[in-house]
Amino acid sequence: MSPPRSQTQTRAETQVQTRPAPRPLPPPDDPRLLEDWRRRLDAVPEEVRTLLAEVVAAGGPALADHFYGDMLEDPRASRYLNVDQVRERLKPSLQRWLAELLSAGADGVEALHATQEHVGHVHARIGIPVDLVSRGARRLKDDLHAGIRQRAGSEGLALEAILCADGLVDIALESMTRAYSRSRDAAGQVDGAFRLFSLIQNIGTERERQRALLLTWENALLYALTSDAPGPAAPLQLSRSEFGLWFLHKGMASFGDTAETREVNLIAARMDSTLRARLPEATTAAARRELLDELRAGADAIRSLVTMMFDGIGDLESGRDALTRLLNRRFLPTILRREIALQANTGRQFAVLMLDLDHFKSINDTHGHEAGDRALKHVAALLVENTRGSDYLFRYGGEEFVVVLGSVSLDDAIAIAEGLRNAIASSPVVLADGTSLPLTASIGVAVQDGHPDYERVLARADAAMYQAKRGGRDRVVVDDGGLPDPPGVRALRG
Ligand SMILES: Nc1nc2c(ncn2[C@@H]2O[C@H](COP(=O)(O)OP(=O)(O)OP(=O)(O)O)[C@@H](O)[C@H]2O)c(=O)[nH]1
Repeated sequence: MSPPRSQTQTRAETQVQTRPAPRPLPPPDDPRLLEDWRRRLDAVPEEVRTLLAEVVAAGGPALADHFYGDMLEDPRASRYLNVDQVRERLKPSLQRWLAELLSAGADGVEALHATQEHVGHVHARIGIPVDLVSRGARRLKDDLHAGIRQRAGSEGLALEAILCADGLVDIALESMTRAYSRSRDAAGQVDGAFRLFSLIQNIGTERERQRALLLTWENALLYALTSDAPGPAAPLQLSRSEFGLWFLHKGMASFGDTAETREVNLIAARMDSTLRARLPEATTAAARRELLDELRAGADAIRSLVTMMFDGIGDLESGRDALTRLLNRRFLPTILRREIALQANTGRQFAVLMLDLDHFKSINDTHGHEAGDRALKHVAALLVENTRGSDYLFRYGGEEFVVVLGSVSLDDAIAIAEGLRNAIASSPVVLADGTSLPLTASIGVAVQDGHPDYERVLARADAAMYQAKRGGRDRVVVDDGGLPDPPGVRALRG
């Protein structure tokens, strides 16, 4: 069992694969933002600071009402916000944030920046449209202006306070947007990798198919160039062949713009122009033979490059864990985001199972690492056998797995989790020497509760799994998010 998600663990702390720490996002690359922020806070005159604090203290609740009232009117926001959450958590936290933003000293910049970064990452995970956030900021500034005008004794002070408040809100927004963009870019890259992975699901078969299509083109060329009347060049061009079309429409989309894809395009274009230029002049068998040899050399080069490209994506990074062949955990955010959107659009609920093998260390210690590997493969096969084709199975860490069950009720999710627990407990792994080793697993279940952040449903499943461990292992525990137990569930709880 790896440490709970609230604790951090680095790869360096462990020799074999355990739950890897999330890849850290790069630090802010523009120190000018922090300097500017400090300078602005330093420059706020004491009189203005006091005025802004009064405006927020007196007008804060109305300001928060206005901000969220406006937000909730946008139908897109209903996906991210609900009335209770706004009343209980978001309004008070908006007021606190505003008070801190407008009253901090220059030494508070790092903390403010960290908050904005956090909010930016959360917004990105949730997928909040940026225009909703900027509109909120505009409303906030309008209300601040009104409050300032009302309380400031003079026009001059009001103007100064408005300029300060605007600058501070803008810079906070900038810091948040930077974090938002970085998160979205990183997620976009993984989504892209997943698309590639889905596109070329069966890499081995696709590679052989494309090699065969290239050969078909070569044979057609051979046939044409060894005949007495080869006909026009155009139909013989590689770009017109089935391989050429595949490469243009799917290969390029799958492999992306790399040195290899560029090289393939270059060679193919050169081959086609050679064919067009030389075929009409190749009136003798010898000339056509020479042309054929040149074109086949080009095809050989393309074949090697395409093989290399397929091999390049055939490794673990393409999406599957090398040992268990289950999905790599880096695609988990992509899948969870998609399931959250599906639930928002169709009402179909999904669930996450966090499954951790019990006392796995003792298998390695007693029977060796190979026996441990065999047990992991065995469990992965049981997971495949005992879930539906529409479910997603991830190797999450060393001896931890995550199952994402789409379109399930809480009862379905519990039944599937119980089925998995039972399958593992009743199917010992048989080692190379014939020894039969019993295995058990602790499983945490969480059904998505409508919260837009996928980290939350994962953390809930994780917490339930820890409860299953604490409760004695070999059991299923449900995180109900505080909901009353459906009939029959309590019996499963740890
Ligand atoms: N053979 C093998 N072992 C692994 C792999 N990844 C992680 N492990 C081992 O899994 C074990 C996990 O041990 P712990 O985290 O202490 O948990 P545990 O022994 O399963 O105990 P509980 O989870 O508390 O029931 C460690 O011994 C790791 O070395 C792997 O890929 N292959």
